[in-house]
Amino acid sequence: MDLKSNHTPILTDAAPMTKSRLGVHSSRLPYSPTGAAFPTSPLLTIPRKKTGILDDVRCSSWLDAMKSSSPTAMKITKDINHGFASSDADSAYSTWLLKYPSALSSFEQIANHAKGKRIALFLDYDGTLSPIVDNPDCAFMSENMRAAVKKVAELFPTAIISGRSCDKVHEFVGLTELYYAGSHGMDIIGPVRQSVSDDHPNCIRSTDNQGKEVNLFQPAAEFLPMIDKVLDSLIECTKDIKGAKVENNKFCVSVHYRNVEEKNWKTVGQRVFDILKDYPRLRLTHGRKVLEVRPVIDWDKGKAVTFLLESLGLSNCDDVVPIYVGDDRTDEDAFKVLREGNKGYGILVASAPKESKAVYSLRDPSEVMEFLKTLVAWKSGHLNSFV
Ligand SMILES: O=P(O)(O)OC[C@H]1O[C@H](O[C@H]2O[C@H](CO)[C@@H](O)[C@H](O)[C@H]2O)[C@H](O)[C@@H](O)[C@@H]1O
Repeated sequence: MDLKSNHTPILTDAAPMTKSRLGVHSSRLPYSPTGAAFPTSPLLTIPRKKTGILDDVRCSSWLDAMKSSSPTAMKITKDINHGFASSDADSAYSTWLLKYPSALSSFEQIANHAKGKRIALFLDYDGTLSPIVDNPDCAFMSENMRAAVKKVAELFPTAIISGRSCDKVHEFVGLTELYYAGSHGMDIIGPVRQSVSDDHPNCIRSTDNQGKEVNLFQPAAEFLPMIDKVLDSLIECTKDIKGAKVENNKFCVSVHYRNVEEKNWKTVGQRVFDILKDYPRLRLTHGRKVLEVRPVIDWDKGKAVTFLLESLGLSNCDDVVPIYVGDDRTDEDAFKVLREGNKGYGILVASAPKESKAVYSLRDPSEVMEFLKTLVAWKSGHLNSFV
């Protein structure tokens, strides 16, 4: 990976002195308070000037997107409205499985391909390791899942790549055996690797809570002051909408509408949309009943996977099989990288059919746990038929 490419912003000055949970002083993180000139991304979607009708059209397309952001819920609603029997949904899922076979039923195939090779594992958090719940602050993973992740991370290099802040996801997972990438990959705590850290101004050497040397990579560091400002505005502008919740994910902000009455979703979308008109360097994406505000930089979970493989010394190796497990739209960037590089597998976690760049599927976090346990058993030689 070319870490000097134009796609990655070059950052300079030191950040204010604060200490994160991971024991890393943000004063050691490079960032520029004034901000450098950035290329305008083709992903920018917010109209910058009020244009009346055009604004309304764009906003209502966001409303459609907000309504369709929870495929499972939509499917159930549709089934009820049309009086479909649940067996119809089951048969649609079974048909979909032909295109995205279960990673559990296809484990032998995966194992055969990975035989004699090195697996690197990438896991999303929400909806993958923990079930989706109404309160984002309570998305805890089970003790059994934690044990499964711990075991798998002892056998394979493993990283969690989440939209949450690094601190938050680290707090939820609570394991030291793996690497973390928060803010959709814009805050990476990865392994120390000379070639990466020496080459890149956004990458600095630090130590984590356990005193282990790590590399911090924060390609959007200069956006911190802007993100803090927009966070305040979003909290302020949504405070009268019952159920709306704004979450600080450090380099991104999530505006949750899961607990907002559907008739008020438009208001949520409109308010966020209006605030973002003043921030041409921020863009809006959406996840599962959440609008996500993030910097316009060419960086996503796919780039984070590439970066971590490089940091682990596992890129451009024919004997490496990266596996990425995730449930969200943002995970598609990682699936795409694996699919297009013709390396490894994306595994989509979904209980209802949806299009994806993944190769395999798993139904829910409990199947993810089963898959992790199967990987461990296989690697430990306890799956006799596959060794
Ligand atoms: O990349 P991820 O680890 O999947 O994080 C994506 C977002 O996940 C969280 O929101 C989602 O899960 C919540 C808890 O189950 C749920 O209440 C919410 O509706 C979902 O959108 C997290 O709160 C967001 O900040 C992440 O961006």
